[in-house]
Amino acid sequence: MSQATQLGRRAVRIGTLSIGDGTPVAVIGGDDARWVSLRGHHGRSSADEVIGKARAGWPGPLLVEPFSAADLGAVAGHADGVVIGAAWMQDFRLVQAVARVGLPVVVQRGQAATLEEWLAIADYCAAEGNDQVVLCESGSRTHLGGTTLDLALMRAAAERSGRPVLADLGDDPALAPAAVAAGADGLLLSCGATSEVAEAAHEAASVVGALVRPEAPGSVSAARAAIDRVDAALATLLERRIALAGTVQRLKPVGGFRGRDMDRERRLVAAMARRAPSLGEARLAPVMNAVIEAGLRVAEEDSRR
Ligand SMILES: C=C(O[C@@H]1C=C(C(=O)O)C=C[C@H]1O)C(=O)O
Repeated sequence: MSQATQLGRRAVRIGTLSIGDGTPVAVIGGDDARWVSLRGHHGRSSADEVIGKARAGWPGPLLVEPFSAADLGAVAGHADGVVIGAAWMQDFRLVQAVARVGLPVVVQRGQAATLEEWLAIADYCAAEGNDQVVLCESGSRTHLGGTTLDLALMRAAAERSGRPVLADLGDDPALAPAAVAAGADGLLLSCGATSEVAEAAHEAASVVGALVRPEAPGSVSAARAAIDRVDAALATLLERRIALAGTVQRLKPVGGFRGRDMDRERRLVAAMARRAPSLGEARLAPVMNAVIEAGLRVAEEDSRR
């Protein structure tokens, strides 16, 4: 997605969390926001009790998936957003009632819903005067059993609607990097996701996000947070580079500082300068010299072990 397309999109605020519009990839069910579902116990759990408990344990942005319109009073009082669950997507009366609460709405795609049907629900909310809509791809039933996420559909929904999109990963973070690369503005984890799952989603949001999506921070703290994500990606790549350079030292007839190949170093700096034109070869050369020498030192230390 081009930066212009992304910045032209309608960001949605859920409590203190902003989704879309040049903001970092949010992890909902992780560090950025939490959600609870009132579908447990077939809707027999008390909305006030479940939401009250969630609120007591989490001061940040909180979303609630209602079981029915009867829950919306409790939701309105304590939540920052409402999730229309995939199984409820075409319950038009519920959708209408949810939109009228006035909180931001996350619309999960029904398991068999087409793009048109999904986008129509967002328009339905807008027709009720609530344009704060986020679309969440929650997967289709397929021959694989369970549900299979359709990241192309998620991307098409973002492009067609201009609305922020989420990928519903449940308890499996394996597709988190792919979802971020496909343009997800946020990752939705299951309500009870473990801290390991949340950490893996957060890592993908930071590292892959830094590589593939432009951000438009508007404050010093937001710009510093964006720099921290770029540094996370840089550190990941540096660690990988050190390992690969070490492999070359072991395989070359003469490795380490004695086998240094300045011609190869000049060529790689020139190639990098094409991707880093603001630095250019002259400024990049000392940076890469430091990186290469650090790698050679690590390789020499390793060879002595
Ligand atoms: C890895 C090599 O050994 C040295 C380290 C380099 C690097 O870290 O990129 C490049 C050239 C050599 O001076 C190599 O010869 O390719």
